[in-house]
Amino acid sequence: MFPFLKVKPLVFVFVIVACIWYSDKLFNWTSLTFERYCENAANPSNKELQNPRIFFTNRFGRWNTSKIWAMDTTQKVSYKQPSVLKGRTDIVTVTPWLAPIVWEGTFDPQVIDNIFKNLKLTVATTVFAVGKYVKFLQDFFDTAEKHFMVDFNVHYYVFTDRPADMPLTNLKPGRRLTVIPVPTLDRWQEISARRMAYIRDAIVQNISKEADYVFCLDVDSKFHARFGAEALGDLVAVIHPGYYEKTHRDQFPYERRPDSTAYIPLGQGDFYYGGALFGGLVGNVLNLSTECDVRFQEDAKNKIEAAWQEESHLNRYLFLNKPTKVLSSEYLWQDFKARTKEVKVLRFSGVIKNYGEVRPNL
Ligand SMILES: CC(=O)N[C@H]1[C@@H](OP(=O)(O)OP(=O)(O)OC[C@H]2O[C@@H](n3ccc(=O)[nH]c3=O)[C@H](O)[C@@H]2O)O[C@H](CO)[C@H](O)[C@@H]1O
Ligand SMILES: [Mn+2]
Repeated sequence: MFPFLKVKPLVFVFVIVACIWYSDKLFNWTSLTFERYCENAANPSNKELQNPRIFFTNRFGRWNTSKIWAMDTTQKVSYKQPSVLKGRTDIVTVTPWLAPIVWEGTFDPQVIDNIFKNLKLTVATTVFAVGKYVKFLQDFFDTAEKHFMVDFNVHYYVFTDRPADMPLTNLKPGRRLTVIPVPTLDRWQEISARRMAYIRDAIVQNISKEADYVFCLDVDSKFHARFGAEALGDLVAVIHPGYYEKTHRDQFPYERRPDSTAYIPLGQGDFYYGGALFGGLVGNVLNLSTECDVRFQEDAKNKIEAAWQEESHLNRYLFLNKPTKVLSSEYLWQDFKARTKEVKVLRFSGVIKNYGEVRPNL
């Protein structure tokens, strides 16, 4: 009698767990929302485009934000006391919708690392090297291994038409690289813009199954200093270094023709975001890349190409779907541009390139 009572609850729990596990195997219910979206991705309705969905995969932990801010109490960490009165005053550190703008001096790397490093997050990183752009891979990887998401699991996805010309890269433990073959195209504009479709497909096929966050980066670039977990956020965009000093939004190179689906009218817009870097939770980047590609295709049908290709579509998307974290121009500089006094640390920068030499067309 006594031992039977003790065993019964255990059997009960076991049966429940087995039922959940088996029903998931049968019906795949933990990824149902995600699957349903993918079916419609090729032809989403307007309603679907205007109401972005939250995705679930079968890794529930991703959405548990309370976990994100937990300190790792197994490690002693002493750091400067935070203040609500004293901080940098030469720059703006928050958007009007209360997203942080990340500058040197607005975060403490020690605190950030203590919070994020025990979460065992995986950050997928996409980079395209089509045609002669393969030559940028060596410096990109050498510097990324020194500065980009150090001590995190990083899975690089390299999209290239020249896998044989890829440099041999020594990756640190916890870091992996997958090559995805893509066709050669004869217009740089198209290579740049089609990235959105390849990013979408890679998220559906691979990234969603293994990563928490994804960053999409330009290859003609180098890392120069820490680019770490302070850059992680639900939806992350970067201020284009060419336009943050111009304060009037009417001077931003948004797409201004109403015929394009990337259109932003004069008098509207927040910032001008760079196409060379965006990221966030995998589901959010899936939404972003899907919508930007749908709009790029719609424009193509109407024989119109937005002023700055996918960068224009990205800017429209981010005007309507506000980023939850904005990276300052420290996170996207251009080597030809003289340093400004606000940028105390240069973290990621586009190299000077000979356009005639590397691009298939001018
Ligand atoms: C600093 C910045 O925000 N740069 C953006 C800007 O010009 P960029 O001059 O930075 O564009 P780009 O020539 O670097 O092209 C963008 C990316 O496409 C890939 N690529 C391009 C051409 C090619 O032949 N092979 C190849 O692999 C490569 O990964 C490259 O980094 O505008 C582009 C769209 O018009 C993109 O939005 C870029 O991200
Ligand atoms: Mn570039």
